[in-house]
Amino acid sequence: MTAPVTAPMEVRQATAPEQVPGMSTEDLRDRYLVPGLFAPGEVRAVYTHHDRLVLLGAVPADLPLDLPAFDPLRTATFLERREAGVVHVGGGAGAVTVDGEAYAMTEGSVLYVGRGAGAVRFASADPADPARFYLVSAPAHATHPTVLTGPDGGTVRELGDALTSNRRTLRQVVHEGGVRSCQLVLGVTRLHPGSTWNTMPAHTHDRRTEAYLYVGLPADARVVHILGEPSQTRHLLVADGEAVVSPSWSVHCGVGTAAYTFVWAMAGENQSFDDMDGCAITDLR
Ligand SMILES: O=C[C@H](O)[C@@H](O)CC(=O)C(=O)O
Ligand SMILES: [Zn+2]
Repeated sequence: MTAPVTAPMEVRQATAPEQVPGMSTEDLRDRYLVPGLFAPGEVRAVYTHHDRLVLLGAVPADLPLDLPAFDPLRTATFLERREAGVVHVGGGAGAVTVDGEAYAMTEGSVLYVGRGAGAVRFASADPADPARFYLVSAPAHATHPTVLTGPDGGTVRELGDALTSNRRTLRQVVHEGGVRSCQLVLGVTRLHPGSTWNTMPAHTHDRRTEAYLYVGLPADARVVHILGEPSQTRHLLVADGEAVVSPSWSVHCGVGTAAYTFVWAMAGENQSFDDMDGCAITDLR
């Protein structure tokens, strides 16, 4: 038995960079901030027309939760024409079952699920300590194998320096040199204690949309996330468990009032992680 599926999907149209300078704080938050994905006993989803990414949260509590089909996608199952990366982003242990095969997951585990998988079910080991699952999905045109990566797996890159408050460990999980996919590129970056800046110097990548999900941030802390064209930046104040959509023309970087972890995920024209257009710190406006 599973919990009844009540999963509306919020649809957001794409935006152009010229819109950003005229937006109010509320406009910016409505367009680019994705709050409220994680609610016990619920699946919540947002569809952005920027590279047709879907961001979804599932927090199974007393009963397992099934990945639903959403009406805006007009498919019988969610993954009929899509692929997904599922990241365990906090709470107790859990499992994701794909067509009858259960994958046990703890915080930091990543499950890539290939196109065409049918039944996907999320469950928590202990309903009193529910697992938080974050799913990012992109359209896919071929099937790659479903692969589980453990909390320490992937290609590890040590980045930054404590002297510039940006010492962090980046794990590339779904990428050209690791778990294969059609479009999706996904990993997890953890700030070391005392470091608070993520991607600085910042960059854009006109070939890919990216989404950052901030996790592991204390309840009374925030990340100041910077977006927009490098010459016209704006900011969002982001809380734990909230995501930000970064269109291909937008920088995406931020500084926390405390250390945190973030899941980054991209899709679009290519999968080349190092295909970035760097922005010198001194050129940001
Ligand atoms: O295009 C790649 C992305 O913005 C992230 O991978 C950056 C990141 O995780 C980091 O700086 O720590
Ligand atoms: Zn990026």
